Amino acid sequence: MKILKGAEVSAKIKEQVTQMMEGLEGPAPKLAIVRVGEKPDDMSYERGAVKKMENFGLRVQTYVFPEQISDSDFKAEFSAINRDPDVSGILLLRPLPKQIAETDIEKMIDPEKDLDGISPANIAKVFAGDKTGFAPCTAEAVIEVLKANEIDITGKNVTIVGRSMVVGRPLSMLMLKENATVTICHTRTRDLETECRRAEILVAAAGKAKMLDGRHVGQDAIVIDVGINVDENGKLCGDVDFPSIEPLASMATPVPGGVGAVTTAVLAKHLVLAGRRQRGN
Ligand SMILES: NC(=O)C1=CN([C@@H]2O[C@H](COP(=O)(O)OP(=O)(O)OC[C@H]3O[C@@H](n4cnc5c(N)ncnc54)[C@H](OP(=O)(O)O)[C@@H]3O)[C@@H](O)[C@H]2O)C=CC1
Ligand SMILES: Nc1nc(=O)c2c([nH]1)NC[C@@H]1CN(c3ccc(C(=O)N[C@@H](CCC(=O)O)C(=O)O)cc3)C=[N+]21
Repeated sequence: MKILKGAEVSAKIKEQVTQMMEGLEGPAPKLAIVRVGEKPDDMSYERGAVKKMENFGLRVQTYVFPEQISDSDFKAEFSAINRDPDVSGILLLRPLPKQIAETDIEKMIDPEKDLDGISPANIAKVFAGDKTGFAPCTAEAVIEVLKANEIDITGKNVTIVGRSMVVGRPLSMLMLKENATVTICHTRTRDLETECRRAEILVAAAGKAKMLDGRHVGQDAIVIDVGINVDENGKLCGDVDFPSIEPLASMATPVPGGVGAVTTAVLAKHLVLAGRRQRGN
C-alpha cells in the first residue's frame, strides 16, 4: 500500500503559490487567524497554519479572544478585522462558543476574504461548481491530494463518510465537479460497510478514531483519512484503523502527515488568490 504524504503535496502547492506571487506588488498578503478560546484542535490548526504561512513567505497575524467574549464585543472586533485593508484573508476557527451567533458572522465576513468558504456566497459557489469563490480548505485539500498523485477522479465511485458543512458536504460537491459518482454516508446510513467497500475512493471525515477498518475497504481502494482525533494513548490519529487496511488499499493518507498538512497549504493558496484579486490581478 502506497502512503500518500501530505508534505509532498504541500511542496507542489508551494511551487504554484510562489509562481502566483511573482509580479504581486506591495507587501506579501496577510492572513488574519481569529480564535475564540483555547480549544486544542483550533490550536493545532493555528500552529500548522502559522508555520505554513511563514514557510510560504506570507504574513500572518493571530487575533485571540477570551472564550466568554460577548456576541456584540466579538462582532465589533471581527468587523474591524474584516474591514482592515491590510488583511487579505481571514481564517475564523470554528465552531465558535455558543453565545456568539455564528450565522451572523458567516453573513458578515467579506466573501473576498473568506478563505475557508463559510459565507453563503462562497457556499453557493461550491454548490454551483463555480471556482471563482473559496471552498473550505479541507475539502479542497482532499482533491489536491488526489490530483497531486495523478489519481483520475472521473467516473470513479467515491464514498464520503460524513456530511458536515466543513468537510463532507462541500467535498461531495467538489467531487461531483470532477465527475465522480458520489455516495455520502452518515449516522443514519443502513449498511455502512457495503457503502464503503464498493468505493474506489473512500474518504473518512467522521471524527471517530479508527472507526473504519478492513471491513470497510474494497481491494485496491484509495483511502483518504481526514479525521483528526486523539487515541487511547493520547496520540493524534485518524478515522481509519491503518494496519487493518494495508492488505487491501492501494494507497492511503496517514494522520498526522496527511490531509492536515495539505489543508494549511490550500489556505496559503487561497490567501495569495485573495491578495491578487484585491490588487486587481
Ligand atoms: N485535516 C483537516 O484539515 C481537518 C480535519 N477535520 C477532522 O475531520 C473530522 C470530521 O470533521 P467535521 O466534518 O467537522 O465533523 P462533524 O462532527 O461536524 O461531522 C461528522 C460527520 O460524520 C458523521 N458520522 C459520525 N459518526 C458516524 C458513524 N459512526 N457512521 C457514519 N457517519 C458518522 C456524522 O453524521 P451525522 O451527520 O448523521 O451526525 C457527521 O456528518 C474530525 O475528526 C475533524 O477533526 C476537520 C476539519 C479539518
Ligand atoms: N473554520 C475551521 N476550519 C477548519 O478546517 C478547522 C477549524 N475551523 N477548527 C479546527 C479544525 C481542525 N483542523 C485541523 C487542520 C489541520 C491540522 C494539521 O495541520 N494537523 C497536522 C498536525 C499539526 C500539529 O498538531 O502539529 C497533521 O495532521 O499532520 C490540524 C487540525 C482544521 N479545523
